[in-house]
Amino acid sequence: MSQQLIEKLKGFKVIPVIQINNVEQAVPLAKTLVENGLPVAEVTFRTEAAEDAIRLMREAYPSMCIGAGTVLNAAQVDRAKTAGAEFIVAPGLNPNTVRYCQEQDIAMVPGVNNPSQVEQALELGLTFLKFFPAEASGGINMIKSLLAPYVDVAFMPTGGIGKANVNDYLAIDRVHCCGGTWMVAPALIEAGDWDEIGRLVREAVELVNP
Ligand SMILES: O=C(O)C(=O)C[C@H](O)[C@H](O)COP(=O)(O)O
Repeated sequence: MSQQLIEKLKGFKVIPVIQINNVEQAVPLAKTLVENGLPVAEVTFRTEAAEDAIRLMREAYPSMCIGAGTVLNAAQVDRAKTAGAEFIVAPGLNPNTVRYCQEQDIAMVPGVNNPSQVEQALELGLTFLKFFPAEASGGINMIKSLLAPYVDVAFMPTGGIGKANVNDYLAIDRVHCCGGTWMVAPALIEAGDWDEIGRLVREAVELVNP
């Protein structure tokens, strides 16, 4: 991942992890994020709407930082890149998918949660990694333990992060940003509750930028 993109993600500090079920929710959600100070999204390929959602968000907000999450194979990499994603995120580390992203010259942030996976990632030339599932894998203590020996590694913790603990993670050196769904819960998106999402986004931005 380019240092420029890493710096961009660091600047946001919080990356909304989004599950979109209906493509018509994409642009209103992007509008809500942009207008409330968080022009970034990781749109997960957990749903069939993800590809078109990324495309519509990119068309409506060309400068928004949009990534694709839950990308598990080369075909999904192609679909995400074609739709306009500028980075790829995965729950785990699949060397084949990582190598394919490198061949396609698109940034890839695989998920890891133990030393062997970190060393696999280093072997693949990656140093910016998703720590997932963060809380279930030992949380703050685990991520500090992983950062100690691997002095070139930085993390984006995701999984069980919310208002109560996000700043605990961000306080750790080499934790660049955190992923989370708390401000973009699928139920709120499904309900089209853009006011509540906007409030939660503003609250999150203020929380991590005291
Ligand atoms: O689907 C993926 O690729 C994932 O990595 C899973 C999501 O990032 C986590 O489920 C977010 O966890 P919460 O913020 O606790 O809801």
